[in-house]
Amino acid sequence: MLNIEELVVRYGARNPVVHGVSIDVAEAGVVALLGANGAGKTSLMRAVSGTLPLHGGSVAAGTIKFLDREITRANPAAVMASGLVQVPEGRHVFGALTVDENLDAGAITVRSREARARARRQVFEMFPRLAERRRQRAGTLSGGEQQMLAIARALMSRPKLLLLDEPSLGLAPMLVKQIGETVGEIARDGVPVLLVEQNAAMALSVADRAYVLELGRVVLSGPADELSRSDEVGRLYLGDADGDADGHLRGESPAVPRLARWTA
Ligand SMILES: Nc1ncnc2c1ncn2[C@@H]1O[C@H](COP(=O)(O)OP(=O)(O)OP(=O)(O)O)[C@@H](O)[C@H]1O
Repeated sequence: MLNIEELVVRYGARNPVVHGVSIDVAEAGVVALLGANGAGKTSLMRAVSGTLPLHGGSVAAGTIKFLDREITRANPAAVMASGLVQVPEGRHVFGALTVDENLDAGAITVRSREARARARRQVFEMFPRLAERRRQRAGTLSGGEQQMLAIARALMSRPKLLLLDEPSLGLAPMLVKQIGETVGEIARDGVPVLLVEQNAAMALSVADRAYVLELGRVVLSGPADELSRSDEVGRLYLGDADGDADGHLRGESPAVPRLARWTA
């Protein structure tokens, strides 16, 4: 349902940070986009959600289609209205508002009162902790609960495709596992997910397919179970040699020799 073809992204006049990336997301299941810091994951997500110009970036070439309609360079409101809803990195909830009010904000585009009530029942079923805290201010929730609320708020708009940008960032391993389970549940409930993650172990455990980005290029893609068995992913992402035990890459930026290994 989402087709990204030969996408090139740049900030200002600088060299591109995404170089001709092609990615397909099917109408069901979870697709994971993996990569270390600086690989270009967030830039790609910004291109899809139409928010690149807000960050001084632009699509220099290529196309993005959603449900067969071209949305390359569409503005964020138009992208969201088409049913493609993003939960950006960093748990942006309205801290001064209650859980209930945050959910109301997510449902602002849903006209029918009945549909809003149904969506709320579904998110409370999925996130019972939010139901218990519905009158609590979002700013006083724990980090994990705020991430759940950010996802729940996005689900209130009844998206056709959910983009999740690094939902596990900064969370304890138990919560990371819980987020992974939630992502699987969302997909099983009928909302496909494009999951952007540095935590490859979690992402590959829930994804059907995955793409690995290095320095703005797709260096590996395929069924998630195949990728998790591959030597390169195992070594770099799943806790052998260079990776740490949580499935994160060590270090702040991808090393060029690593790219050479991927593409050799
Ligand atoms: N607003 C910006 N202006 C200029 N360069 C940017 C901007 N945002 C990102 N970049 C650059 O684009 C490259 C890709 O960064 P991006 O944030 O897309 O990677 P990422 O894979 O999402 O990394 P992270 O996991 O750290 O968020 C980096 O070299 C980064 O410095």
